[in-house]
Amino acid sequence: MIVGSEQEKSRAKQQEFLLGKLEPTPGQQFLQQIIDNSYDSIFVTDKYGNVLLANSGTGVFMGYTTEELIGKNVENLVKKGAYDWSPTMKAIKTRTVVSGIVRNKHGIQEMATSKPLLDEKGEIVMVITNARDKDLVEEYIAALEKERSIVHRYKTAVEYLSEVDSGNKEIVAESPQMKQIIKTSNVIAKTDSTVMLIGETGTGKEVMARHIHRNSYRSKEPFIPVNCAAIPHDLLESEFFGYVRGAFSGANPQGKPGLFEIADKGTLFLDELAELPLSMQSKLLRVLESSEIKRLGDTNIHNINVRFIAATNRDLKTMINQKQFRSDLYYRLNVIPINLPALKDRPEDILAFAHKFLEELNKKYSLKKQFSTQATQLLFNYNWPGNVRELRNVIERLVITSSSDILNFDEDSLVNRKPSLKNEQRCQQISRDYQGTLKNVIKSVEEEYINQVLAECGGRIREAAQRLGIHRTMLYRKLKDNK
Ligand SMILES: Nc1ncnc2c1ncn2[C@@H]1O[C@H](COP(=O)(O)OP(=O)(O)OP(=O)(O)O)[C@@H](O)[C@H]1O
Repeated sequence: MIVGSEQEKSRAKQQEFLLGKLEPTPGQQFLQQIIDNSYDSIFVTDKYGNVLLANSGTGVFMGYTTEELIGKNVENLVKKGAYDWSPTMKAIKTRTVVSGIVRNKHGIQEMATSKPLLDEKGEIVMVITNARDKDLVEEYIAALEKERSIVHRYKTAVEYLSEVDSGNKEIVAESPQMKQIIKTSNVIAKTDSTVMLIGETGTGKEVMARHIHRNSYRSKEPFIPVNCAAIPHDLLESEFFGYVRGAFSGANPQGKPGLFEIADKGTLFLDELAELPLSMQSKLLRVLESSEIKRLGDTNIHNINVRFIAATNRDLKTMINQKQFRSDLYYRLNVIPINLPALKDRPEDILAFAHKFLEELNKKYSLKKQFSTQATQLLFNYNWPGNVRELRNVIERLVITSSSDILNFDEDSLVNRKPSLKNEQRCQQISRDYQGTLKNVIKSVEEEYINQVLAECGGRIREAAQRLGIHRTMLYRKLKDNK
């Protein structure tokens, strides 16, 4: 060995010590003590792969004592079958950090990393290798993956919920029917039974589902509302079950938890249940019965703990007779049926709602509007085919379009049917009724027309969508935007 600089001299001395030619100094003894007590296998070689230093963990793995290992060449150790390949030799050849799984003669595997240490000229001074039991590393990785998937699930739930109305609104229940429903719901809330909410559109089925969730032991977990009619049929399975990474082209590369998983430990609200196609109805039934789900492309089964609340405005019994709805799913979901009466059948609620909505709007727009006696009478007597949703929309329209503090209107204003006017009068009327940009005016007209058609169709979404010439998914979206 050509010894030049001071640095090289001290390195040579160190190697002599490591090869047992010199007595160890107290510092070197201290170093050996540290590495012997390390949980990992650690060893150091020179630039030829000769072992200079090793701890007891390395000895145990290779089947030698620590003393026997010193001076042995790692390539020879592989040839003798102590382990199957040498990351150290690869690190020497490539001059880079090399990691990989190594296996000893007993089949025990370790995750090893070899790092070459280079001097100022780029020459290898030594190679340091450490290794850890592969099962342990895999355990850590699995635990980390699990944590990641929980974080991902909550992230997806937060994203999902930020897109839907949080609906944390006070419930109006002045009528005896609604008071009784609230009482029953409070009892049901404490159980895990499946609830079926039945009622016309806009009667407050979602409001009631949220109320049940809020009063249940699941209230700190997610409430996930799903409008079954708003999901295109070809996406139903991936939306409900989720998928693993690489499940299909165009999918989120990380994979995605489905609605069942997002609602785990919480409540899944299946609105417009009747709109689920028969194929999805069977899959839903299976989940309800087994509490098990499998993401698309996954081989693993996950257990879920979800409370189901379903809602419909259609007559499911007739649908069963027409073979459009599975009777077994109906009986599985219809454990506790709650019928929400139409608004016209609970007149005490009409005025309570009207005042609540007026109060909210007065606050929002800093107004002080009140209903006239005649207006109150009209609201009370009208039959509200679109129920609470229609009442809310009508009041908002009347508040915004009226210039007086006393809201006075006739029945035509309620149904938003304007008496026919001559062109000139019509123009004056339009410029009085609408203000703002063309986009805003078009939106208001669209909203009014939708409400009118919906009212004329008795709140039946399918029929209204057909008359409007749009798909009911689109109508739902528009109604949601107008909320
Ligand atoms: N009891 C109630 N208290 C307060 N607000 C209510 C009540 N019932 C209904 N609403 C309001 O009426 C509107 C419609 O309610 P909701 O969406 O719950 O009806 P729905 O029956 O689920 O309608 P759809 O069948 O069309 O989905 C919402 O703006 C909601 O806040």
